[in-house]
Amino acid sequence: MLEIRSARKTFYKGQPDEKVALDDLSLTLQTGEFGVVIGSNGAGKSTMLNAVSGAMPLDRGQILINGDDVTNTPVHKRAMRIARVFQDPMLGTAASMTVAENMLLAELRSKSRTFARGLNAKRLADYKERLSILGLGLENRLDTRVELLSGGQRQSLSLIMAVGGSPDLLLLDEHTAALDPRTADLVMGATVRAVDALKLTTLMVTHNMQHAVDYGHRVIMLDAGKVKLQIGGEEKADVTVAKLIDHFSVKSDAMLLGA
Ligand SMILES: Nc1ncnc2c1ncn2[C@@H]1O[C@H](COP(=O)(O)OP(=O)(O)OP(=O)(O)O)[C@@H](O)[C@H]1O
Repeated sequence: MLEIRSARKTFYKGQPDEKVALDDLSLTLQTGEFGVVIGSNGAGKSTMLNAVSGAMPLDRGQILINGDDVTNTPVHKRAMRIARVFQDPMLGTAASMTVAENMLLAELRSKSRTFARGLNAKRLADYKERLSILGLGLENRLDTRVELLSGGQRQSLSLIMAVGGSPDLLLLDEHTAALDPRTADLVMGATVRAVDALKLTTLMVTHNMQHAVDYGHRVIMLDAGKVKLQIGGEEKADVTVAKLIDHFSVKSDAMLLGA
């Protein structure tokens, strides 16, 4: 379970270009829930993820994971409980190493240093099983160097590597944004299979309104550093892209045009 309580973050405080990125934002995500965060540019989505991961300290407010207050826990310690996948498919994997070697790297990162290293039959069987969750055939490509994989396969591998340590929370930071539409759909399919199979509590930021409609239990719209709208339960089943777009603030566009 994730709780964000009255999170406040101001950039350039006291200066003419002061910007309130998080305006006493509160949000709760239940254990096993898949929340999809949308909102216009500058709404505060990345700042919120950075605050949750610990990459950015809050001015005030609290972050709780499964009831533990982690507000003052440094990012590297929080990383043991939080997995994060970024936009760039090249970031999460080592290109010149094989799929199996990448899985081993991820495993060693999430376990103690004294843990036996080396690829062995038990490990390879475990990697095969976990990669098969993605439904992309990566379990048959354990000896393939990652640089030979497609962007979608590589991003899906990043995802399964990130969640190997059974994190309390998975943060997906526009993880399909750099992919072409077909590949983005493929990665979303793999994501949902992994989230369901591993019962992950997930917060995904996306600009893809169709993905917000099609996936997740709840859509959370941010605007000006606050939660503007939440659509979950049965209501989520009826939501459409057009309805979501209707809720977007027009103020920022008007301001940009000098209106
Ligand atoms: N490191 C920073 N320094 C100064 N201002 C920042 C910083 N990070 C974010 N901001 C400002 O805070 C506000 C919220 O930005 P944020 O990146 O969280 O929005 P976002 O919803 O993720 O936008 P986008 O969809 O464009 O990624 C914006 O006005 C942005 O310019």
